[in-house]
Amino acid sequence: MRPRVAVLGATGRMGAEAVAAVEAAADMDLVARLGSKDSLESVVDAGATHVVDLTVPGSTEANVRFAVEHGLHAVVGTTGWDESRRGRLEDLLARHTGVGVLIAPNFALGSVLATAFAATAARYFESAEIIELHHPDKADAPSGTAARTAELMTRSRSEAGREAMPDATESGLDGARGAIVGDVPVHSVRLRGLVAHQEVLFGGPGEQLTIRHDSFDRASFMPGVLLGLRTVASRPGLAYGLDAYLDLGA
Ligand SMILES: NC(=O)C1=CN([C@@H]2O[C@H](COP(=O)(O)OP(=O)(O)OC[C@H]3O[C@@H](n4cnc5c(N)ncnc54)[C@H](O)[C@@H]3O)[C@@H](O)[C@H]2O)C=CC1
Ligand SMILES: O=C(O)C1=N[C@H](C(=O)O)C[C@H](O)C1
Repeated sequence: MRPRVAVLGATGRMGAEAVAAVEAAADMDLVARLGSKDSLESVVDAGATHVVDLTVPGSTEANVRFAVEHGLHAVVGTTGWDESRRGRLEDLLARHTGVGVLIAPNFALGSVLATAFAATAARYFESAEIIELHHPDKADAPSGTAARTAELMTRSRSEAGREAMPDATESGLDGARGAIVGDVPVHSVRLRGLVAHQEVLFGGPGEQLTIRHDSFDRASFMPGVLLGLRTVASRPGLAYGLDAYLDLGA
């Protein structure tokens, strides 16, 4: 099926980039671009088969629900899809068989790989912490990518039977040790000039491993958005993470 794509959040930083990427792709058509004041009904009126959601955490769930209820496949980059939201979406998708939704915390291939490498490394090191660094216009912290990375690292640590990380801190200022996601401390930096960056630090006796990914430009996310659009209709149900559409080996 040749995707007929509606971009939600089309005037935002990511949405504008996605509009250009879809327009430049020879195998799909851009049929609607929506801002925050536009009615979702216009997506149906435009004959869309796919939506791309790049909006805000406060609206993404309602947008995706609308898409699924109207039989439209959805590729979602917006943050805020915690476990309870994903659970509600899976219940909805069970009633709309044939509809596919991809929620991708990060569309950049390098970031997806870095997260997979971090999940593997987490089995082998006593200590692990995440530093995510973004532009200061970002509305949420920690980043969706860091939350997903911490979730996978926590799972790996638990499967490997790792004990709590060593940390003798007894006193100090609130927040000094970051936000704890699963069992991984996450530190969020917001700095003018940055786009999207993440470092995962692993420590063991006498050694350190650092896994770092940098998106210097939002162009880095577009191959993943297009891959999602080309694949989602053939994968009914919910896929969480672009890795679901990639063959990352073991
Ligand atoms: N998965 C990924 O690879 C990436 C995800 N993101 C995430 O995507 C989201 C958007 O990021 P940015 O583009 O930087 O933000 P942004 O603030 O530049 O754009 C969001 C846009 O959505 C619009 N909007 C809000 N509610 C809407 C609605 N109901 N319908 C249509 N439009 C609506 C806003 O007016 C704004 O123009 C964030 O959650 C961000 O974390 C950002 C970069 C990469
Ligand atoms: O807001 C951003 O810019 C980004 N958001 C996503 C996140 O929260 O992980 C993906 C990427 O880091 C850029």
